[in-house]
Amino acid sequence: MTEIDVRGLTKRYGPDTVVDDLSFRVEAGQVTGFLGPNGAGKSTTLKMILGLANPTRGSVGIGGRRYRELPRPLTEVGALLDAGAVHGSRTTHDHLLALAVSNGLPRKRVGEVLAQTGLEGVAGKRAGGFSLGMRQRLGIAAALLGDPRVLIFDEPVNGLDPEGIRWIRDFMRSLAREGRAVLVSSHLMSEMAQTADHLVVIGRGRLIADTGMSEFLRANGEGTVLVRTPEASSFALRLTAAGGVVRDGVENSLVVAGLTGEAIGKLAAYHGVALTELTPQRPSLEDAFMELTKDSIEYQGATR
Ligand SMILES: Nc1ncnc2c1ncn2[C@@H]1O[C@H](COP(=O)(O)OP(=O)(O)OP(=O)(O)O)[C@@H](O)[C@H]1O
Repeated sequence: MTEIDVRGLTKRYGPDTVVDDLSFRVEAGQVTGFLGPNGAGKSTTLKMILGLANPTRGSVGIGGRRYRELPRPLTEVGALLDAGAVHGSRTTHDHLLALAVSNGLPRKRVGEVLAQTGLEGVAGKRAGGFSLGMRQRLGIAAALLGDPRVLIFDEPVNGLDPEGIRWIRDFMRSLAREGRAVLVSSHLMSEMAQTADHLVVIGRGRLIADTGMSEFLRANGEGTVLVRTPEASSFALRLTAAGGVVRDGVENSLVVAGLTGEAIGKLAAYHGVALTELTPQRPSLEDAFMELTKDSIEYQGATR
């Protein structure tokens, strides 16, 4: 079931089009990874989904309605955008209680979300002294207060330690298992590979890929094989005849796609060709992502 329906979404800031005719859907019962390099327009898109920024064009439906038409938004969609934005002076419990009361949600939800996010032990503590990981949990507790069917997380693992990352990852998966639609943004492919069922990739505000995670892994996880032989040019013809796609690699090597190392080894043995190297090469998912988005990186070579 489609929970978020983004159609032709466009956002201009002055002369800059930061989100450009973007359309995709987020389904229930899945974690959808929203992936793109820094500055691709992810946060702007999430803000438009949540009614925090006005689209220049296009529309977003949440369960068939616009955010602003939702009578009780927190019961439909919960979001974690900026975990830093928590009042430091209130206790964890009071922060959540204030949110619940001002949104007409039952008080008992406070205890429930504290338990769900493992924060019962710090219910009486002020959030001001919390680590980033604890503030993330508090942000997630707040997002869950209305027991929404849709959850949106903007770069939730940024800056977290490995334990915090694992917790958030498992938690998102468990929310999807409960049948909720989970949309999570990231600029790290490796992070998504472990969390998402579906991938929406954008670059410079435009849709680059909208695909199942396993499809993406199948298409991009299959590597090439590096082959070295003194008879490179004649063996290249045999490889091509056997269905391989061959290109020249560095230092007289051949880079072969479409054939396994085993098949190449057998082919060489059959034709009595001596191989001096036969190395399967698996591109990392990060490489696949870089390849996919390389035309849309704003500042080539800039490290962030
Ligand atoms: N209020 C604004 N006014 C002008 N430009 C903006 C505004 N908000 C965002 N932008 C620009 O829009 C582009 C997309 O920003 P956005 O934050 O949506 O990207 P992102 O994919 O979330 O990247 P990051 O991970 O770096 O936050 C950037 O070039 C940014 O400078």
